[in-house]
Amino acid sequence: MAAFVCSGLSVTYGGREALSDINFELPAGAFLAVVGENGSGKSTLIKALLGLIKPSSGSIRLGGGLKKRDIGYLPQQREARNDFPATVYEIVISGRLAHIGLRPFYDRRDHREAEKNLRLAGIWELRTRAFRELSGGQQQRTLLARALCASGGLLLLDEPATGLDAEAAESMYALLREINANEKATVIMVTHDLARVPSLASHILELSGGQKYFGESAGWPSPGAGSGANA
Ligand SMILES: Nc1ncnc2c1ncn2[C@@H]1O[C@H](COP(=O)(O)OP(=O)(O)OP(=O)(O)O)[C@@H](O)[C@H]1O
Repeated sequence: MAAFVCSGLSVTYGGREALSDINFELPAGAFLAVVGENGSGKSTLIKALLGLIKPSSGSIRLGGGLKKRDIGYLPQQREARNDFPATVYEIVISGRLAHIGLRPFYDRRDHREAEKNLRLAGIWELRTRAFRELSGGQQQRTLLARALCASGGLLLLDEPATGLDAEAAESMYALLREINANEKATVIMVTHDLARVPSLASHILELSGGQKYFGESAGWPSPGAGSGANA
């Protein structure tokens, strides 16, 4: 079963093409790393998958009865968020907002999901702390737990280890592997960390405006060796 099917996807901004003719079918339960140089279209692809921008041509289909609201999204963090007055718990449970519909309060299931994902992300002990007091790694785990609360089995992560030191980045990757394997979540992660990609991801999509490679990570030519085109 496919989680995402992208067919002939192109996106333009003001007449300039940022993504051209992207085609891939990602199996449910896969861990996809989206790689490519700055400006190659990685964030544009994520926004298109989320439905935040409209393709100029082509289509994106979600499989397995999943809907856009089942996507948990961790946006790229460009700077530390030190002005956020909410607690860790409040931020994590806010991931449930897409699921509560017209109900004006969180119910027992929302609180259960928040607790489960706080524990999964290893931040249960931090739940009453103010988000702005946390380290970068703890803030990322909080935002990941919020994305998990929003997710019905699909996670989109835009550079989740950016700004973290080597140890915090490794522990974030280990957590993502665990979520992919144990929680049966399909993960799509934009990353510049090419050295970690082959051991982390099951599939790789390499972009350069167009599609340089899509396939299993075992078949991906290492960037040092010069990537042979394989669309
Ligand atoms: N809102 C926008 N309006 C106009 N052009 C845009 C917009 N967003 C992105 N672009 C352009 O589209 C191209 C792809 O950008 P995108 O942000 O998707 O690249 P990226 O691979 O995520 O880059 P990075 O690794 O630097 O984050 C770039 O040329 C960029 O300048």
